[in-house]
Amino acid sequence: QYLNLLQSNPSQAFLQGFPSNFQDNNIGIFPAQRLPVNGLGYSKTKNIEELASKYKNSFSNPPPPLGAGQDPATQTCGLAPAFCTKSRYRSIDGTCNNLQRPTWGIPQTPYGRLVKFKYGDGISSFPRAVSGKELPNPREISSYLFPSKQLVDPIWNLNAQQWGQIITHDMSLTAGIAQSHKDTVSCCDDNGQLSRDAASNPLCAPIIIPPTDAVHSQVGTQCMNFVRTGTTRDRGCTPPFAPAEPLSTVTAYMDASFCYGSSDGQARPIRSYLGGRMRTILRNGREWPPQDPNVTLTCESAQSPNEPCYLAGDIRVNQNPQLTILQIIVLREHNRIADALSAINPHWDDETLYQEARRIVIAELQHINYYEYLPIFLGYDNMVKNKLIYPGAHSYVNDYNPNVDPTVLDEHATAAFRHFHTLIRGYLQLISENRRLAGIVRLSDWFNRPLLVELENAFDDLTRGLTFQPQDYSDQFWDSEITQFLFKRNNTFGGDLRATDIQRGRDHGLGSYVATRASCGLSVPKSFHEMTDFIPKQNVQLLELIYEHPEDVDLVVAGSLETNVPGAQTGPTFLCIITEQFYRTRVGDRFFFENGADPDIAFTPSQLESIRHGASIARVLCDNSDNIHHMQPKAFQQISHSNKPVPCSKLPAIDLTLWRDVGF
Ligand code: HEM
Ligand SMILES: [Ca+2]
Repeated sequence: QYLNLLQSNPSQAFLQGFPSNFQDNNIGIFPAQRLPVNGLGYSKTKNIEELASKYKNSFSNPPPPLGAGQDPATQTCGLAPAFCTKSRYRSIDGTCNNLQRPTWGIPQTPYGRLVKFKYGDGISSFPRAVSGKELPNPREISSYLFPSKQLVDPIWNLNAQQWGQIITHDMSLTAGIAQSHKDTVSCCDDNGQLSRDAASNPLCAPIIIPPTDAVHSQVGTQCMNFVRTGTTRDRGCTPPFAPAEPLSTVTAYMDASFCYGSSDGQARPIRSYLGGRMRTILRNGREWPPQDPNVTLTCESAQSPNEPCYLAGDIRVNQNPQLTILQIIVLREHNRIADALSAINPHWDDETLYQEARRIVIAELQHINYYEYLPIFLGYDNMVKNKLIYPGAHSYVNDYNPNVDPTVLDEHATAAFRHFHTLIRGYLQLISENRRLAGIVRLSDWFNRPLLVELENAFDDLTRGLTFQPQDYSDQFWDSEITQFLFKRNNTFGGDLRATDIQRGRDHGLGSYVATRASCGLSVPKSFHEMTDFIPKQNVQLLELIYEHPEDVDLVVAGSLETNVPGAQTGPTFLCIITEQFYRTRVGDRFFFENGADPDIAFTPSQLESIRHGASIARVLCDNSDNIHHMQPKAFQQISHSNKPVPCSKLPAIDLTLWRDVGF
């Protein structure tokens, strides 16, 4: 059925037969009490005043939501709060995670960096070649070095790729850039022609299409839009001659901010304030995220303002269908846990239930990220050696270090982790419960149009597709859906994510490839020839054709060309950066789930054991999809003889009864 529909006009065909009314008249916010949790007992009520006096802030009535633009976090230059009060729970914006440096890791602060800025003028202009000329054209680099060729991964599935984007969205977001829908600044118009702003607006750095471009010369595209990241300088937070520091606008901590928001202004409208739940809309008997009030801006590909267009903790939620699925899975996981906790501890109020459920969800994600996801890409042994994980640990791992800054490194967010754009597949499979192909969708038909996930069975079929379909191999070949058709909207062609990554690296003044290798303690090539020690020769030859000097070579580019380290999915330079990042993300987080140093914050030893035993990506997918009854235990790995789907009920689960009246 999907195939038939899709082979005609996907967008139109899918609309047919779909309930025309997406408006809120059948919307309900579930009161938690109405959702029984089977098999969980009720405990004695603890004295509420006693709890209230201990956790004063948790029990106040919720203040009304802040209106748009009133969010105090947005324009502060990352100013420190006057003082930190100790709390059992993380703040929404990450303030006071580090009690001595309360602004570490909070939104609206600069990315961290390993290597000093490489701006042309030392302040903010694009870097130039050693010779003083412009650096080579990013679109040309993309076309020559990152062409489209499909080599798929033999082991890991698309869920591994997609989960990486969830982790990314938890950790950073360039200020001022939409990253999904159209930017408000147009340096290059919808027809791919330079706009008037291109020359006059200092935020404009459109990517120029070379006249020889194999694809775009057919349709006369001159440029691709590119808007510079907002910096400390734009906000008036930098002294006159200091380099402009690009800002990130979400919490750097691994705290599920993509689900809960990175500021109170984002967090409030998506909470229900009932039973600790997040706000949801009930359609066809299932819970979906609330509707974004501004459909035409946020979901620009929607063909009617009544189509689903979601509001979540992160503005990128609607960017692509598989991302949206994982956002919904995590949202439902929060509500599932809040309901269970509410049944176990009926005396807990909304705030306690919300915070306790949030705390468990974050722990689950941290466990999945560190013990299931990251070893695939960073290598298990590498992670153990560098103290990113402690397999077999039976108690707390007290490695919090208040001197470690968890801020996301620019080299990580703008170069190294973007390498995994290479894993993206352009066509997504929809897979039925008996693991047969039920349909295929083309990625570029469904950017910013989450309608797809609510179509009949699509939520489950796409979720199974994630766990069934191989991810693309981690190599220099990129899918044309993201190098020729990114956010194409109604045009024949669209943007180029690889060219954008390269341009973004220059926009942020990232240090060169060579300088970054030096900072990682790796050998520093003095000639192109010396690069052949770690980059295949044919690629070094192309680099030499494109760039004038080894020191001109962009980190984004050469980092992605290095031969993968055995056991890992990147070369040594990116592996160094990503390993350093996730060390900081762990050790710089006072609330990291394995930390037991502060008994007011820590899970009990048995809760921690239960999280370690029961938190898996397989179980989270099972528990929060609609009708998925079987899943392979290793759900980032393709189905195989040693990883066959089993009934969901056979997968380990967290025992939430361990939260009965404990933790206080
Ligand atoms: C279909 C999937 C994806 C699409 C369409 C996509 C698209 C994008 C876009 C448009 C940007 C912003 C580009 C810019 O203007 O600078 C971006 C940024 C980024 N992407 Fe992806 N991406 C996808 C998946 C992934 C995956 C799987 C990873 C990693 C595992 C990843 C890592 C990143 C990172 C680290 C950034 C920078 C975040 C920031 O600091 O703002 N993305 N991506
Ligand atoms: Ca975060």
